[in-house]
Amino acid sequence: MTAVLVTDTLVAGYGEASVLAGISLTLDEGKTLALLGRNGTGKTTFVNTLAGVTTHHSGSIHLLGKDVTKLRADRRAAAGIGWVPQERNIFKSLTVEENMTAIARPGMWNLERIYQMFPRLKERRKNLGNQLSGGEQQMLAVGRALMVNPKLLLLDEPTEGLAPIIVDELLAAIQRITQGEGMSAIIIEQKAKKVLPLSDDAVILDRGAIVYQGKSADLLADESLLGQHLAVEKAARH
Ligand SMILES: Nc1ncnc2c1ncn2[C@@H]1O[C@H](COP(=O)(O)OP(=O)(O)OP(=O)(O)O)[C@@H](O)[C@H]1O
Repeated sequence: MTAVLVTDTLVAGYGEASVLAGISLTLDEGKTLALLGRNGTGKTTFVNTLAGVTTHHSGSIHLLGKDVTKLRADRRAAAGIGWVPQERNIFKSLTVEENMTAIARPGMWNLERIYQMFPRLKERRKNLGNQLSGGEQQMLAVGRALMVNPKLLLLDEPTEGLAPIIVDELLAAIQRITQGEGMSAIIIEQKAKKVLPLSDDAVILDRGAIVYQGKSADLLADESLLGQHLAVEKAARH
């Protein structure tokens, strides 16, 4: 199998401070990785390092065999890294459609396919970015990243702050994009039990280092491991 992403002993952070303490992982093409861990363990820093917006200290990043470690963020996007940051960064004064066409690159993902995936975006295509609900903004952020036709999609807590029904709608769409269409992806998510069923591999970070690496299905079945490393959401009691 071809690896879409290989990081080797990656150390990075902000200025002189290192947050990542040597991350080595491989993601095969077409697979989805759930990136888990408690608050402040370095998940966002890892994804931001892949996107090229932190300070690189040592180690390497290869995307489909190409060394992208030293590339600037815009060059990484062009090389195939599609990034949906935690802040979403929607252009507020552009319409939904303009947000997506502004940065489009040719490939299988175009407006028509994204509207199929997110019918809500089609309904809202003439609305401005600042007229959207949180869930619609997140769908737009995912749609916009897909318009670049990336090789690897990075999703930083896509469901954060969304109503439960919207969380399910968004995760179902993400599953159609990844497992359905074969997009390789890394998803940061607080709700382990929501993301593990729709991912292949799982990594848990603690203090900038990998403390678990394995199959999502195995982690999902291991309550004690989940409890040890993650704030596991309890079943609702009535
Ligand atoms: N811009 C920054 N400058 C300096 N340190 C930062 C910056 N952003 C994050 N950090 C530090 O890096 C460490 C890891 O933070 P990071 O946001 O990567 O964790 P996380 O696992 O994504 O947590 P969360 O779930 O809260 O987003 C924390 O100690 C944090 O204080």
